[in-house]
Amino acid sequence: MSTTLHFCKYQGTGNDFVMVDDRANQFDAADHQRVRHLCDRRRGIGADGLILLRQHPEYDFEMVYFNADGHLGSMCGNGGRCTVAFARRLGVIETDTRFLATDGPHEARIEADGLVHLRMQDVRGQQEIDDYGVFLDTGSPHLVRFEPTGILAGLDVFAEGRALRNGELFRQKGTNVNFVEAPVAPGQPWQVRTYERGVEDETLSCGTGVTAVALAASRHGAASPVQLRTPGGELQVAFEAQPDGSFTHIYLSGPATFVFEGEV
Ligand SMILES: N[C@@H](CCC[C@H](N)C(=O)O)C(=O)O
Repeated sequence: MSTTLHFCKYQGTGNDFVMVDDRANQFDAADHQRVRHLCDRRRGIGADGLILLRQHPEYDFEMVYFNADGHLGSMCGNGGRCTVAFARRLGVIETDTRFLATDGPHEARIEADGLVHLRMQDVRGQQEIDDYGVFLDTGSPHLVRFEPTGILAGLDVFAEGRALRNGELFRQKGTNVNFVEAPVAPGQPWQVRTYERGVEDETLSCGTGVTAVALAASRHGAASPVQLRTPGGELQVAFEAQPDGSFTHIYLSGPATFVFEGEV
């Protein structure tokens, strides 16, 4: 029998999360069915994922991320930004923080206007895969596909993303799939739509996804900082490209918004 759960709902450029203050370590992380139910948009609260904020002896907090399918997920960039805002609301941090996530330590800063700058883990490189696109891991696995100008808005991201995510190449571990359109004029943003593993649908944005897109776009003329537009809003990714093909000093910046709090 589950106890009453107090939660906060947050969203980062439309990627939305149930946030739980689990500093008392009470939430059963093995209860996949409960996480799935809480994320269900008809029978539960509704979200792309659920995030536990837990105590950690060496960091300000630990972030534990679950995809909407109820299973532990890999790093969530938008969720990381929302967790920083949640930690600020709880009084766990002031403005600067160093926290632990599933892919290791992250530094972040939250501005007075709520904008969050999240440092991502370094990325070793990227792999061009004929007929598929570019594959890289920014804390979560991402396939990046550069599409011709003008087709992104009409693309069936659900069908095309699902086919690639479950196809022969990625079936075993899955991948997130990002469909990208380059800017049509200088100063315009790169446009991105993402099919997300573990949500198994298009989300309004994906933080590790736009990070992967910005790094892959650096081979198509994109210079740091890269502005990216998703159906859920605009994000910025700054980075340093190293001579060996790796990327360091990667920062994902964007809003993280409190939506409501409640009990269930
Ligand atoms: N929405 C997240 C990505 C969360 C993990 C992803 N669904 C996966 O399973 O790889 C983000 O903002 O990065």
